[in-house]
Amino acid sequence: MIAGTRGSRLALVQTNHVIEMLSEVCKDKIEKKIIKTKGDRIRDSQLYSMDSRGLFTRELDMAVLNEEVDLAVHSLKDVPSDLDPDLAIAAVPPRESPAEVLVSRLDWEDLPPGSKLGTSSLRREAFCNHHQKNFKMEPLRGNIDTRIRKVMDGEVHATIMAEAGLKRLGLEEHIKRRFPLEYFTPAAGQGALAVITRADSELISSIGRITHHPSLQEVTAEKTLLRELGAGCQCPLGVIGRATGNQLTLYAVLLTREGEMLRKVTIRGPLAEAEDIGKKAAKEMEDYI
Ligand SMILES: NCc1[nH]cc(CCC(=O)O)c1CC(=O)O
Repeated sequence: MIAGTRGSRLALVQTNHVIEMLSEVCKDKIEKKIIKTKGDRIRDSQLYSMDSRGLFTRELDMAVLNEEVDLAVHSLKDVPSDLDPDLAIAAVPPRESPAEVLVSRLDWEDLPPGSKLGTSSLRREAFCNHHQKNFKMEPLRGNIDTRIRKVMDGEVHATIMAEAGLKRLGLEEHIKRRFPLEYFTPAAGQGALAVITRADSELISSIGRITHHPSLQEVTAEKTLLRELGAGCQCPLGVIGRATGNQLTLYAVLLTREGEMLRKVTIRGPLAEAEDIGKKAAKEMEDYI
């Protein structure tokens, strides 16, 4: 079996983690193959909403489709909600923290208006505006280590990142503060991984054994909401599903880029009906786009 991966430190850590989990359920030896993607090469442009178009994932997916590799490990939030029908999410392992964190020398309350916030995410920009921070937004690209370095070097005063990425890289020391999920709501799928195979792969059932079902249901509800809102949704959307026992609570916030709240919904239901919960949330939000 060959696992395709991007070459970034985060991608390699994530792939190694999945290979380790898979080695406990499959007997095949798994090798790694590094694939360069467009998202790794374009370092200057803004990234707004490009995640949904598979900037980081397409070339790796192509390598899966043309049988160059058998599987690929992606951050689930980078996987387009309308995945190529010839591909399948074979597994969703236990989710890491979905939370957003502040990386900064100064704490959140101490960052004055006009501080430079490095981000290429419309959602993060919108949440800062929603909390009336009056930051000056600066595009910030590059891998996680690079972004942290730019904060430490003073190129920008602060940035907002996924806690999951920092934890996986052992960079928790740079976390100034973790935001509550309702205060700074993450992107669909944040903190989760997806193992992608060809839709007709014989490996699907064995790979599927590393799936953590509550994590799968959480991200299913989140990604369903995103998919249902569809291309018409250019607005920043924060969404988080949380499983507790047999229940799933889906919370979603739609903002304008300027931080105005368009709509906020909470839908609760049985964990097994994650897709329905996502669809219900979409129904309640779609008129506000
Ligand atoms: N958009 C890039 C991206 N894709 C996945 C992660 C972090 C890990 C995760 O969310 O699972 C990041 C970096 C970030 O947003 O800070």
